[in-house]
Amino acid sequence: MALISMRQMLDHAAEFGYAVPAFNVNNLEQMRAIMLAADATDSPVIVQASAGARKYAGAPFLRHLILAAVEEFPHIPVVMHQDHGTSAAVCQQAIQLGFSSVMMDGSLGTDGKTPMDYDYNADITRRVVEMAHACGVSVEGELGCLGSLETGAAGEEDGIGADCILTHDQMLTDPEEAAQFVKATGVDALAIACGTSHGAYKFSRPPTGDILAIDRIKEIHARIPDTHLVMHGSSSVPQEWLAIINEYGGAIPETYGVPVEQIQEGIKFGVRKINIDTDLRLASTGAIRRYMAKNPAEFDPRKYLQESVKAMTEICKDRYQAFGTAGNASKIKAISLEKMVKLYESGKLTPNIK
Ligand SMILES: O=C(COP(=O)(O)O)[C@@H](O)[C@H](O)[C@H](O)COP(=O)(O)O
Repeated sequence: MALISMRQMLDHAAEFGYAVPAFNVNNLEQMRAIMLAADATDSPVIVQASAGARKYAGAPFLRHLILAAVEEFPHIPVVMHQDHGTSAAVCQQAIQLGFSSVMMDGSLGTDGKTPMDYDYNADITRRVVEMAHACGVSVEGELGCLGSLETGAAGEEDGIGADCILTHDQMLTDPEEAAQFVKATGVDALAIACGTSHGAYKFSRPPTGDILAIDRIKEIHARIPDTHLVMHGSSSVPQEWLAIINEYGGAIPETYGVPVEQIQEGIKFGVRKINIDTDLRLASTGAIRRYMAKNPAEFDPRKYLQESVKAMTEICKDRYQAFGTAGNASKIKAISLEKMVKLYESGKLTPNIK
């Protein structure tokens, strides 16, 4: 198999009614966990390099980690995706490095913090689509700003996210505007805002319809049925891992994430890519804290890092099963990026707007 475009993978997911979790990768342990779980469940993989990961590990290291995964697991289709590009230049550099998919997040300015207007977003996203599709590379855009419907805050994430209090309107993608945006830009996938936010502190109580607007997804999907919807900030914040972290010296206050059942509801209405990072961070931290507390004389990092790989692998397997991703890797026949260029040129991939 090979590195494939996100458009090809999500078209397959749409045809067969499943979604693909997009896990963030920052280091070897996350990469191995994602691939071991995919191998065990026959799941296609999206791995993404965030702005924070690019700062931490550097894009070339991330690229080679992902290429190593493709080499070791040749039977699993992999999308190498760049998360939250804040300028056309960031996306262009990722394409040059060999990423098969990029996100142009024009909902925020180049600082990754200032909410921008529709015209700016549509214009910069359209330019990135033109450049990326000429290389067969897929593009995810974002319309609306991620933020908590409870507080208007964008979340605790350090990299990308508005640093002001957002209005209710900014935090819920408008279906009409989504249709206009897709028509104007030609994006393959659209990240929408429906009440989720990055990080562990999403909701102060188990979310209900007033703070997690899954219904909004149905309205958007009805207008842009061919455009793959993306849910960012979709970690479920497993309560069992919070308990383990706190049992072994952590101090994480009460907090809730997006329930898996709510994501499954979204999948019925066009959600095809689900961004998950925090859950792997929590599982990894909990496993390492527990191992160190129980083995105070141990000093070989491979021992506790192996525990973190095991914990993250279980989370990945669980999401592959829950989102219907499992069982689909072996059904995908790779289409080269060169062939994707021809498909874009032929107009066959132009989205339908209702
Ligand atoms: O939606 C995301 C993760 O959601 P999550 O916090 O897991 O609910 C990603 O797109 C974020 O961009 C990513 O987690 C941010 O990572 P850093 O820039 O902090 O590495």
